[in-house]
Amino acid sequence: MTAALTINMIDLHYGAAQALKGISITCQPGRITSVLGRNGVGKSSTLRAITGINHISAGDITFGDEVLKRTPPYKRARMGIGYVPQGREIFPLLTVKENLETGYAGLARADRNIPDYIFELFPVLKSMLGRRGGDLSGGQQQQLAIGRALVTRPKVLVLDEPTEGIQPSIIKDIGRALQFLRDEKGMTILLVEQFLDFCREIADDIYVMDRGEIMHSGPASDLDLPEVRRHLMV
Ligand SMILES: Nc1ncnc2c1ncn2[C@@H]1O[C@H](COP(=O)(O)OP(=O)(O)OP(=O)(O)O)[C@@H](O)[C@H]1O
Repeated sequence: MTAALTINMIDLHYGAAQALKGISITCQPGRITSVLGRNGVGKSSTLRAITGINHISAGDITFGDEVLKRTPPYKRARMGIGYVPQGREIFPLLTVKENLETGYAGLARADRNIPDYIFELFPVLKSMLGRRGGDLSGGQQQQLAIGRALVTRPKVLVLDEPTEGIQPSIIKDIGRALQFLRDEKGMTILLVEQFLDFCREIADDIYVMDRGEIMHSGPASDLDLPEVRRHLMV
């Protein structure tokens, strides 16, 4: 089976500093792949390489059968890469509805609607449609950021630390939502996290990153926990 997304031996530099060193990750279709690592190891840089925000200096990224050379971020979004950035980046002065509608930009006119299942996953968004994004709690903003990415009809959803600073009950809701997207919508999910227990609960495949390199990878059911914990310790 063709992988949904393949990251093959990528390097990424910020000036002279090398943030990623030969990273390879394969996201199989309809599975949740998780990249675990502590602060500053290169997780966000990996996602920004996938979304096209940062350029890679070696290697390649393939989406389905298509190599993403210098494809700009808006084209990658149109192709089906949905992105939930770290810190959520919702628009504080726009309403919840307007935030969701920003996802329409890359869609054909006929598809410019908010699928009902988004409100079934996150009912709070429906009840707060007219409220400003900036008035929502951190957890509600995270649900809004996921909802906005889903409006773009992604084939692959990439999320950067969606549990960061979020209360446990909403972390559970987000976990259930990601499992629903995988199991009922067949979505491919790439989840970057520091929170090992969350990943063990919902991920199928796990990669562990340390200082710009992949140190460990395999099925979530077969993790060498002491080794993984060692890489997650500061
Ligand atoms: N725009 C930038 N310019 C220069 N260096 C950067 C930039 N962004 C990240 N870095 C550096 O690249 C390395 C990897 O950062 P990155 O944000 O990808 O890590 P991370 O694992 O996502 O960490 P965090 O959880 O803190 O976001 C770090 O050393 C960081 O300081």
